[in-house]
Amino acid sequence: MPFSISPTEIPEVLLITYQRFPDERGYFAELYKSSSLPFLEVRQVNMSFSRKGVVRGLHYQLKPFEQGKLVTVLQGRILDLALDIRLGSPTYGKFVTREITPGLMLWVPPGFAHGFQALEESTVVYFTSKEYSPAHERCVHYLDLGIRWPLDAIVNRKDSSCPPLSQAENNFSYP
Ligand SMILES: Cc1cn([C@H]2C[C@H](O)[C@@H](COP(=O)(O)OP(=O)(O)O[C@H]3O[C@@H](C)C(=O)[C@@H](O)[C@H]3O)O2)c(=O)[nH]c1=O
Repeated sequence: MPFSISPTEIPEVLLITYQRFPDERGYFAELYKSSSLPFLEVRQVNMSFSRKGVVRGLHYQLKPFEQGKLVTVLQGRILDLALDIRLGSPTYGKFVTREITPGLMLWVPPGFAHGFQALEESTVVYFTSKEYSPAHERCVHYLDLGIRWPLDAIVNRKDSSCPPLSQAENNFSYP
């Protein structure tokens, strides 16, 4: 099986491992395949590079431009975070964190805010279920809800001025 999929403590957030096929040339891996990961129809693929300590997030897009994100790193190591912002959800305001290294992926479904800290210089790639829509972009403060990051955080001005979840505009509901 090229992918193995396990639920996390928030069952809709999935930890996925993909298989590498090494040989004398290096290795080959499938990062996404619709028949193996049918919960995602890819509409956009993104890449970002972050220096050690950088925190990006916590970001989401409002409906109808809500994005699910399949997140991995090509190089480096990140602490990835998915925060449940679905009003009425039994895990509303709770979050999952996982260290993501090459070979691992986190599925952050629609209805979750997403962020990460680069634990070393990292190249992050993520596949999204809808396209970018700046008008629908919203964010939650990266230190809200008791969230703590392992390294001193390097954050841009936009992310420093995000509101707490309690004041963030949000049109998600559960189920
Ligand atoms: C997210 C995004 C940004 N951009 C542009 C806008 C801006 O000029 C520049 C940098 O954008 P940002 O500051 O929003 O980049 P960044 O802070 O890396 O935003 C990303 O953070 C992580 C945590 C996510 O979950 C992503 O969905 C996305 O929100 O790139 C696009 O053209 N397309 C996109 O899809």
